[in-house]
Amino acid sequence: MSPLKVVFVTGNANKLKEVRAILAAGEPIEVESQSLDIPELQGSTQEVSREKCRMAAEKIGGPCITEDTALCFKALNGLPGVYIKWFLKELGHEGLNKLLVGFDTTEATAVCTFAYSAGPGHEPILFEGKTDGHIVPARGDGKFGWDPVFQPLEGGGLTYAEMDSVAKNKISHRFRALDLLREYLKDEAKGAPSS
Ligand SMILES: O=P(O)(O)OP(=O)(O)OP(=O)(O)OC[C@H]1O[C@@H](n2cnc3c(O)ncnc32)[C@H](O)[C@@H]1O
Ligand SMILES: [Mg+2]
Repeated sequence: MSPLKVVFVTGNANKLKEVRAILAAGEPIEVESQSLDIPELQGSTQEVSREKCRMAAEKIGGPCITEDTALCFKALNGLPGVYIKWFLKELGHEGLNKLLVGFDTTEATAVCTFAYSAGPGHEPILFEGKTDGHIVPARGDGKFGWDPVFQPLEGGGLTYAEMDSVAKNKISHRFRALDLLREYLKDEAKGAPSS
């Protein structure tokens, strides 16, 4: 049987690298990529994800997956959430920590939402993964976004940036969401008529 394939539409090379690594393990799923920056509307993680995937499927004219990552601070009732990209860009790691000065909790949840559309006109289906942790002063290499300031509860006291990629990919928000997507794609493939 030929391996399952998906087209991942993202402008983020680090996401693509993690997705490829996670989906290569177990029953492998091949990931083709289209590097397009799809506009993101404002709204809940679900609304942003659905609309982005709809637009991506229209743009490439076929089935695809997209992904949205949110970082939700408990003290701020879930903000910055899906707007973390812009907060990180303007405030940096130190500024993200400063946002929490004066609050009594540094708890935060990393939320990953994958959306799959079977093609233009098909309603996207969402797969969500969450990892709980704390916002801490930056530690570790700063190659990927807010990794240095997020210390997951299950990381043995390390930030995402201090963990090696194998360790991060075992407990990450992205891994958890991809686990659900993988099951869905496998079931779909079983149900599909053989070509
Ligand atoms: O094209 P897309 O897939 O949208 O890629 P993006 O970089 O715009 O990504 P998002 O819109 O989902 O914004 C999420 C922000 O969080 C960052 N990010 C995403 N996943 C991360 C992770 O696992 N660790 C650290 N930072 C992450 C990412 O670099 C962005 O700044
Ligand atoms: Mg984006």
